[in-house]
Amino acid sequence: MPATSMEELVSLCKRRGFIFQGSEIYGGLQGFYDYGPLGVELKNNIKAAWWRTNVYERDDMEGLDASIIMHRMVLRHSGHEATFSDPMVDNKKNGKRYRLDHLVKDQKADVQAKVAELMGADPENFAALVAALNANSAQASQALKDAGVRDPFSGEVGDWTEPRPFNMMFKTTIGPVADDDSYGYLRPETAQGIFTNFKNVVDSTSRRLPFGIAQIGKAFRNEITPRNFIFRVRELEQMEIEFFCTPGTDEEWHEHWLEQRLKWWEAQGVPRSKIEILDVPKEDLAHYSKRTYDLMYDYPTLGHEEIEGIANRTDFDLGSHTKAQGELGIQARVDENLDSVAKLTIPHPETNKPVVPFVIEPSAGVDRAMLAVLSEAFTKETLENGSERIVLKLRPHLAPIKVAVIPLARNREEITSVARAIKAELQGLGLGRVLYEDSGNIGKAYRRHDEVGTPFCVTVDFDTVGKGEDPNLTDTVTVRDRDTLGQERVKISELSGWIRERLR
Ligand SMILES: Nc1ncnc2c1ncn2[C@@H]1O[C@H](COP(=O)(O)OP(=O)(O)OP(=O)(O)O)[C@@H](O)[C@H]1O
Repeated sequence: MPATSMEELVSLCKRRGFIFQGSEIYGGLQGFYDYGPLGVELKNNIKAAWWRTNVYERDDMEGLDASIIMHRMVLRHSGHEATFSDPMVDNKKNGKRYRLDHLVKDQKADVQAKVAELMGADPENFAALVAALNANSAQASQALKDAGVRDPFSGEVGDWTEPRPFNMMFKTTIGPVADDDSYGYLRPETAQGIFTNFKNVVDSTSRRLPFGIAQIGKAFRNEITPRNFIFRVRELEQMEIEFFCTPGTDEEWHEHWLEQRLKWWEAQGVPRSKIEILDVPKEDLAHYSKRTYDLMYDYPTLGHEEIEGIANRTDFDLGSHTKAQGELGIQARVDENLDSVAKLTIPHPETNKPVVPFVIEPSAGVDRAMLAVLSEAFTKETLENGSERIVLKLRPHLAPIKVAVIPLARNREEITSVARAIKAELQGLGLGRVLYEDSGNIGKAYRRHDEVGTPFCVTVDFDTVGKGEDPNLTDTVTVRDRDTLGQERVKISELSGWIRERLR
């Protein structure tokens, strides 16, 4: 059974070294997390699985790793300077600041209903209520106060300001002179690096439509209220594809990608039955989107929240970043661009005339993926002897440690030397991390490896080295299976093949 509460996951992650609070020894920095020894392995394995499926196993994809700090013109013409903002309100009593929709969502149902009534909005349609609050800021401030909206920090009814937009991009100065023009932004999504490199990739690979560019990397959003562990952070990582296709084929590709992405989540142990597909209502679509499917995973404690967005971005992005906009028959409504020096077109596959392609974008968060994968793998079992064990039933390709090799006696050279040789051999298979584990007694080692999801523990004992009771067991080891708890005696000479077959 998956995790039932976020607390269980937070506690496991800290206890076993998956995730730590960022800058913890100085009191922590809200919205920033550090990935520990096992967290970095799990994260790398998730990213590798995504890259394998979306780049290596397809013939219509290229990879990219663009820089994080971008020219301000990129984020101006992408629309982020003007629109990448969330409405916020302050409580004048204590100066606390909240994202408007989060504040209202966290209120009791009767308070929420009262806000809706005062705004003349439908209480059943949360998005419409938030839109009404945004559109009428003076009335909104009064409604929040009159409805008795409480400050989550103080628990008291707040003295709320009017909602106003807060741009979530991190700005930074570039170079030694901090004048008005020497600034750039930390990218709020990896996508823009793909659009600005479109021509470079096309020219250097000779790609024709349809094809995609995939990228995994950090993105930064100065979230007003970062919360729920790694679900909403200010420094995040994204796995994004921009799939370029001929206008008119976009809707078909959108469906294709929805299906592909659901399949991929399933292969990571996140079943379809736990993901709701939200066909985002027109009024909630981002400025660039014609249609978006949000994949809403059922997170413990949080309920259904977005794990991935799959958007039809039309020709908005390339149309916004291209020069000579007037000549290209761009369909999206774009602002004039007199700064770009590149024409972002590709030959139409049928007419050969230059066309600005449409874009389908599957965009998944690595941190949210990690939380979902951990949540699904988390299992509490009661064993036959009545004791409880926690086990992470991660898919083997995601497990941070693939095999732990345990010498039964850590100061008997004849045992440790065999264990070390086995570790070296298994490590050489290139399956991922193999750990030489001599940190404690065997029972504790098994418990620890259950909790971190190690699929197999290999134990080297006295029988292995011909000093046990059964001479038939010489040159064999015990392999313990994480999920079944079964133990099997395997010949050392056959161990690599045995492990490789099961971890493939
Ligand atoms: N602050 C964040 N922390 C962690 N992951 C995030 C964050 N913002 C976005 N993501 C991830 O990046 C993906 C694509 O970003 P997108 O802009 O579509 O998110 P969003 O719609 O702004 O998310 P939300 O509505 O939850 O703020 C999301 O599906 C999510 O997995």
